[in-house]
Amino acid sequence: MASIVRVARSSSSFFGSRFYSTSAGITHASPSTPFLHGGGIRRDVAKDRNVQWVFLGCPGVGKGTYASRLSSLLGVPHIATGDLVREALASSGPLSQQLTEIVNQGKLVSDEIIVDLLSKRLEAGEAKGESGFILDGFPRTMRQAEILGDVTDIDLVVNLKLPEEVLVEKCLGRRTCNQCGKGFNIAHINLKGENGKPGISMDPLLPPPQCASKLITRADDTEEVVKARLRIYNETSQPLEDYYRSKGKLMEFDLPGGIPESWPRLLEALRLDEYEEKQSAAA
Ligand SMILES: Nc1ncnc2c1ncn2[C@@H]1O[C@H](COP(=O)(O)OP(=O)(O)O)[C@@H](O)[C@H]1O
Repeated sequence: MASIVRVARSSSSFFGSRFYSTSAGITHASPSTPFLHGGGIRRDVAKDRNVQWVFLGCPGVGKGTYASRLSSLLGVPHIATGDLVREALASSGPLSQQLTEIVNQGKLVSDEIIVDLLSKRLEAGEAKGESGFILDGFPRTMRQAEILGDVTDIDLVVNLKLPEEVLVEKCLGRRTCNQCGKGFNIAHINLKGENGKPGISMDPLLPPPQCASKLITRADDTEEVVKARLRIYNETSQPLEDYYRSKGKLMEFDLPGGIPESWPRLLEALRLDEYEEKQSAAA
């Protein structure tokens, strides 16, 4: 599989020498590539590389969960800029101090810092032979989308959606095992349908006994900070959605419930259901 960044270096001022543009021409996908069939979405990608997808969606919607599952299925890295920020926070140094205040207020990190963190991550992946990516949490601003568009081709942008009431509860219920790194959610969601909108129920995703005593909560998952993050997300997301919609790359997906209901429907929407069945049978 060709590398993500097989190709001519771009002189983008932010990505500098670490992020490159693809020189591969856009061609029709091979018919054996299941997620490239049908739909109104532009799904033709350069033949010689893996998928380059973006996941958009409010804090708490489950971008990380679904992006991570798809990355395992498709064999591409799941790159969450929130994780890159948390790694930078955990390291000692001036960047960590600078980021702590921003993140703890639910604000966005500057485009320059985030692009620098992402380009370093992509470069490290390239050195390990990674190909393709599913980006989660990037781009968050039009500037980031433009930089990304200048340096590489995005095949598909999946916009996950849930009602706002559910998002706050889901963020407050998020837990991570500090040993194995797996994510769980202790929230019981039961939103009644009204005004023609269907109700949503989600069972908690509880940890196995070995993780139960090692759960940690993200410092920015407090009610006040979650609400600030949602407000900032809502203010910045519309132009991004419009931008990708105008390019024919946006796939809107209303999550019907928790993982058991949503995962098969998402695979169907991505035309990946048969592919997943074959992969599971082969495993
Ligand atoms: N693309 C980005 N641009 C600016 N800041 C970002 C970006 N991605 C992550 N961050 C920072 O990291 C924090 C955590 O991000 P993330 O884990 O994606 O959380 P969530 O989507 O739940 O708000 C954000 O609140 C923001 O401060």
